[in-house]
Amino acid sequence: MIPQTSPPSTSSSDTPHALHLETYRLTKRFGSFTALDDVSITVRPGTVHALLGENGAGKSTLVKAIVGYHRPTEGSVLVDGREHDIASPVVARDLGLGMVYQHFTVVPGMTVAENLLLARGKLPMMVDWKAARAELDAFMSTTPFRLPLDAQPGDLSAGEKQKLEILKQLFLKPRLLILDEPTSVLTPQEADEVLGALRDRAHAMECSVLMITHKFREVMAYADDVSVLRKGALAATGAVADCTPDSLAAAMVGESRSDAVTENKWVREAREPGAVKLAIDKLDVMGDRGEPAVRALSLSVRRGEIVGIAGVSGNGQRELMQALVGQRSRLGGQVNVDGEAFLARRAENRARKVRSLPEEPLGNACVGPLSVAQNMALRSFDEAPWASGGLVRWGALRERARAWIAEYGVKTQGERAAIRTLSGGNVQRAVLARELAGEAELLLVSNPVFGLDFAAVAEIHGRLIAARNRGAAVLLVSEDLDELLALADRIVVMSEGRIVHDVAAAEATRQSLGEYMGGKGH
Ligand SMILES: Nc1ncnc2c1ncn2[C@@H]1O[C@H](COP(=O)(O)OP(=O)(O)OP(=O)(O)O)[C@@H](O)[C@H]1O
Repeated sequence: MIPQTSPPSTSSSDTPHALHLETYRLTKRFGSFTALDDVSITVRPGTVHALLGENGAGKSTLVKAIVGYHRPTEGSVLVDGREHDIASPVVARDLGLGMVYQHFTVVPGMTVAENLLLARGKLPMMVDWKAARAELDAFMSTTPFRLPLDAQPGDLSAGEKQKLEILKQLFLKPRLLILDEPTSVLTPQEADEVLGALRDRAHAMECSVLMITHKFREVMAYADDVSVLRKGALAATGAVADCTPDSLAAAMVGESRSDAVTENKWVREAREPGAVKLAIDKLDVMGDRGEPAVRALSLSVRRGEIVGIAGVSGNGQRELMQALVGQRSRLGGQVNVDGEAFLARRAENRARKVRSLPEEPLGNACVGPLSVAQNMALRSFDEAPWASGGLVRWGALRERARAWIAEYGVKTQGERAAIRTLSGGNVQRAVLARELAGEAELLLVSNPVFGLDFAAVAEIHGRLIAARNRGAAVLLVSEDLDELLALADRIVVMSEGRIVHDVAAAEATRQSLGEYMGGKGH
């Protein structure tokens, strides 16, 4: 029997009460693998509780077990001190638990408004659109950020989709809001806005917040309590006031490894950029609804140079990258690689050594049900030495996959596991191993550390710098200014489909870039 509860009524208003959540000795096994091992944490009512851990530490598994997406193998979940059998996300929602997933769950083909209404999980027999619209407008006026209610999800950038995910849950007025890396695709200013708003809601006792994050700054600035998972087990839990970023890092990776992972292994070598590898000339690209998304954009990237594209999400960066990698048609203009026309065909990518790391790699660069080894082989399974006489040498490809898994530290139950069973950060590492192989000469990269823990961020940044040091040209789209300032040689700002600013990274500041991102230069 599932105990049914309704939110306790409050004496003064119908404001939902922040909820008290405990997990008691929660364990989750997948076959013989223990993803979550005997974890007990407490989220106090009206607090923001951060959940930290390396990629694959079990954070998503823990929150999915809390919201009924996974059935725990052992242990229990207590809501306001009472044990509940949360058999499905629907039960969780009825208890007042809302979850914002790392992967987008918006329904394509439905507008923002329809997606918000659908979040309630039940459709009325008749929709009174006028009343619904008024309700949505009123809701929007209380939210920390705005989205056009009539836009389709396909028109939204990753950052805007992330905001829609959060809005969907806020619309349901949850008593506990669980967020899986809510700020990964937000600008630092947007992240502050969102987290500030969530903390204020929590401290006003409207809801409690449990959030997975990889950013120590967010933990220190916005969380009251923190729990750290390591290899599925609870490594530390307590008040943020008693922690430092160093103590959190040590808890995440264990004392013995903490020095090794924070050490910076890659250094930018001083070098003059070489010949132009990628030349984009007056490129026009259409957005999903036929609007101009990239307008007469010209840009070149030289060998041995990282050119960063900054911009608020939704200003044409996504469409530009899709057009460059052949996932979106080009309306006008020219793209050359090594001085020759480039249409991103498979043979061209191979010959000119062009590789790409798209955002949301599980959806955009992988085939989810296929194994890690098969996904790692997608670029090369039909070429020598991996294929001969029409036969693919899967044994050799699996062996190479095992070597990459070790080299890139991909946490997987093996090269035969379906790639969709990996944690987000480990999918990213697996794709990176594939794309950096064979001495890539041009790398087209979008938000490469989306969802990665601090050790993985350092490693991937290091690998991009190493590629640049050995002469690769890198075009890097990022919504994270700190990432661009750390990696790029040159930074351009994109706004409304155009480049409005072009500056040597050494001369750029957060302030000046932010001004152009906000509309200066039009
Ligand atoms: N459905 C599943 N089947 C098999 N193994 C799984 C499944 N879901 C997760 N795992 C494994 O459990 C471990 C923990 O994964 P989880 O997604 O909880 O990590 P995480 O801490 O959220 O990582 P990240 O920061 O990368 O998102 C990983 O090794 C993962 O491969």
